[in-house]
Amino acid sequence: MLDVDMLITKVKEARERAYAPYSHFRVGAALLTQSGRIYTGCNIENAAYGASNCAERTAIFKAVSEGYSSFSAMAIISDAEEYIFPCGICRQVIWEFSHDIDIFVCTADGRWQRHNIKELLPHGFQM
Ligand SMILES: O=c1ccn([C@H]2C[C@H](O)[C@@H](CO)O2)c(=O)[nH]1
Repeated sequence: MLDVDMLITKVKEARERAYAPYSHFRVGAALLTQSGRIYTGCNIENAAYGASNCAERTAIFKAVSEGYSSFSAMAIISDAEEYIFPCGICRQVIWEFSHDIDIFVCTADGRWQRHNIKELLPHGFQM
């Protein structure tokens, strides 16, 4: 079910759609649902900086709003040569929907590493 190459193709496409006129830091995310669909997301910035949204949350909110809330993997990429890891808020949002999702962090030149949300967010908050 998990096709890492496909996820990485999709995450690169998503990065192209980033709206980042303020930071000029483009981010893409590609989210694999347990049913095999891929939802993509990009960062969407705003002149009121706090209204900006990260790529990861864009992908998750798209999927959940379409009725898909069980996930098995997410890929994240930017234009940087370093691996990009999700911010703290995105980790908590990921955790809300999956306590066992693999996160493929990518570099702009195509390297990737697999991590798990359990490792990136130990003791995530839940009520
Ligand atoms: O994991 C991350 C980290 C940052 N950003 C975005 C937010 C902002 O638009 C830009 C610079 O922080 O990158 C993401 O989309 N995902």
